[in-house]
Amino acid sequence: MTKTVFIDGGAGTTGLEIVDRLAGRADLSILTLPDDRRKDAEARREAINDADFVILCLPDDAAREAVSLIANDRTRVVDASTAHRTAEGWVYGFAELNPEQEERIAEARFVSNPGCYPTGFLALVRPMVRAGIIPAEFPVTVNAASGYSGGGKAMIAEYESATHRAFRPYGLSLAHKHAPEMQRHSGLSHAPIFAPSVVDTYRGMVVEVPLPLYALPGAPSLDKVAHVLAEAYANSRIVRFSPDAVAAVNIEENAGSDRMTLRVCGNAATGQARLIATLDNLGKGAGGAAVQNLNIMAGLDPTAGLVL
Ligand SMILES: NC(=O)C1=CN([C@@H]2O[C@H](COP(=O)(O)OP(=O)(O)OC[C@H]3O[C@@H](n4cnc5c(N)ncnc54)[C@H](OP(=O)(O)O)[C@@H]3O)[C@@H](O)[C@H]2O)C=CC1
Ligand SMILES: CC(=O)N[C@@H](CCC(=O)OP(=O)(O)O)C(=O)O
Repeated sequence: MTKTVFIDGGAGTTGLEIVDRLAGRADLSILTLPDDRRKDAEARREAINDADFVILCLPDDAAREAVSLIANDRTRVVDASTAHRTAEGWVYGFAELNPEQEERIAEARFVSNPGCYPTGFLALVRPMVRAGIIPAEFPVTVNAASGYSGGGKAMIAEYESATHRAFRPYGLSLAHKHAPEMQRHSGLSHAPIFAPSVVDTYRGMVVEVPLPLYALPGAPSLDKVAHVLAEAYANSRIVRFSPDAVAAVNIEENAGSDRMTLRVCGNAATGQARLIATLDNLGKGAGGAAVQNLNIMAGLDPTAGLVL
């Protein structure tokens, strides 16, 4: 029987991306609320309890409230918000994180989509920690730039008004909401120093982890680090390791797609590396990941509906 899906927050930035990816799918049927009832708690309660799957594209508090409206033991949830990414009882919805993660997602009732920046960070760092190249105690830094759609409707309105801000570092008090999930799911003992910025482009992001290889146990070579990443994602159609040498990386590289590209750059002579991920904050960073998780939970082709 066709499974039903309700997208709570379907009129928001992330919600609309998911609606687009699910449009025309014959293997799923989408429940929608009329525009004047999309924030009505009773209408949402009914849709949430009617659906086989609910995708939450809401602010954190509204996502917690939506979960509290579930009054059955059947509805399964993908939450795109930050509310449940380190919560008990929730499976972290990053299928490429560990070899067993896709299976855990397939069996889960409650799946939390990763944050957009953590998606890039964890893709680069988790295989390094797993392979023992980065010790859990190592002090890690992550620098990143995001398109302004990462801030949802409010930031889009701000950037599309007269205000023009080319490059804006933020999160300066080092208490960004993504730091806890970066620590938890990387296996590091400390949260990384996370230096995000927002730039004047709509979508896309660059996430970079600078690594002093000479300071790591055994001083691994650039080639060794590249090999670990290439192996980790050898079977993925979504996360791709690129061995090609590049002089620069464009934030738009994967904008408009659900792909993520990983690179290991640097200077072999000085033993310094720059691990770089490019992705779309609204693609693999949000909507694409939500649809991938839904596909996995529903036992469908994980890449169905994705832009690859
Ligand atoms: N933008 C991004 O790149 C990413 C976003 N996310 C997460 O996805 C979630 C949604 O973000 P985003 O799409 O950017 O945000 P938006 O502000 O663009 O959209 C949020 C939507 O939720 C609706 N909404 C708010 N409160 C309620 C409620 N109580 N009941 C029903 N609907 C409600 C809003 O309604 P209205 O239209 O009336 O304002 C809006 O349509 C957030 O948790 C965010 O952290 C995750 C990864 C990346
Ligand atoms: C540019 C910008 O403001 N980005 C947002 C992160 C995007 C987002 O909504 O984060 P989640 O993935 O946790 O939902 C921020 O830094 O808070």
